[in-house]
Amino acid sequence: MPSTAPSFAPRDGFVLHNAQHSLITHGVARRLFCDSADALATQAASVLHGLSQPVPEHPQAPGLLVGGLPFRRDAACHLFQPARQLTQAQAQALLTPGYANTPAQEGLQWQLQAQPSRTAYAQAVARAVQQLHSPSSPDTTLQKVVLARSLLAESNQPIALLPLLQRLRHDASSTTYLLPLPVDANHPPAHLIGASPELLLARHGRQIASHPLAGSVRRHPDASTDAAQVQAMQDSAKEQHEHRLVVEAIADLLAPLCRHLHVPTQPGLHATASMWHLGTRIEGELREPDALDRSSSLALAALLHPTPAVCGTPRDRAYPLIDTLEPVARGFFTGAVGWCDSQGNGAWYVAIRCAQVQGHTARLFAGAGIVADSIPAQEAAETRAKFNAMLHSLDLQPTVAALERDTDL
Ligand SMILES: C=C(O[C@H]1C=CC=C(C(=O)O)[C@@H]1O)C(=O)O
Repeated sequence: MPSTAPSFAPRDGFVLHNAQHSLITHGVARRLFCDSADALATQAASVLHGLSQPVPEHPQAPGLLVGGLPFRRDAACHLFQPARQLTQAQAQALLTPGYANTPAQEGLQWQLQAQPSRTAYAQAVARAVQQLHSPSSPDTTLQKVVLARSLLAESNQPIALLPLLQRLRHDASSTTYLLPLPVDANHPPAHLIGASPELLLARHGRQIASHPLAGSVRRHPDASTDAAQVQAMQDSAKEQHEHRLVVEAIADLLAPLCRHLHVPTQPGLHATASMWHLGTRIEGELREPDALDRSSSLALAALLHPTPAVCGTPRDRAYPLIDTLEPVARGFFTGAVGWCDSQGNGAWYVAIRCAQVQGHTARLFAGAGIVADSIPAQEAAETRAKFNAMLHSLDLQPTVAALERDTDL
């Protein structure tokens, strides 16, 4: 690494890095406690006011908070004011595309287990499809639920975070992130690390934007097959329905807070290195940009989270079904990761395409939106394709390919 690279220990770091913006922080000046995303609806302003109190032991603490909202709205948020922030030049030096060809950590040997197995996941999808067909009153009819599965990868050595972050930068279409996670005493540090293609909410002054994704197909190496698959996704009533539910939910929540809200009637395409998605960029202008309680990026992210891109519609029906059908708790996977400054500006990304890394283990997660027309085997294949970003970064693809020939991954 050249001498311009700053000293940075990812163990204590927080990272959000994309083509437009780099935010890399170090250490914790102050924790900002909030019991739940629900509580943020009333507490966001007081959490943000905490930022203006000086922290004598950390004179370089920037006037912003960073952290994550867990998937469950009723679980504690993990927010903190960092001890210091790297300059843009330092942040760019650390994760510059020049390092994108970083080799994977050497000498790792892996054991892999699908939790649940591919077959069990497809069975859970089939049960969800049954629920989606069950009659109930129009207000409570389940229209969509997002079901996730995980791959538990155990290595013979502790997993290093920096090469992983640098390899995730291969995909310039996504936002690379590193979120330190709360852990019990005497446990090794844990982090959520990934490359999110999905903007939950960004706010700058009066302007806000959200870029929900839903509807997916794996990228194919053959250009004509790839184009045919993309066309099929765009033409699919099922994929369009799955997507529209997300856009409508976000637009309904943002509209009352906005003077203008632009919601395109048709989704566009969003490509990552391994997937195609239907995506809609929603843009608006806030009515009251100074009302930090309701319109800070933190309050707005907490309002939208979790969207039907990661939970379902209606949320109150989707949450319990996810609890019943998913054997592994999501924690901060499908939560939100981001930042907010004392003026309310900031950006929050949907915490997908990631792994929870702790010591020798990495738990990779992937989910898929299930609607009444979903075909279980296809949804299992979609989640398998969504693992690819993390599998590549961990250099696990050869191990997976070998295992896939004779096991149920
Ligand atoms: C839940 C995930 O993806 C979401 C984002 C984009 C497309 C999705 C879909 O087509 O189902 C999901 O809503 C995931 O990657 O784990």
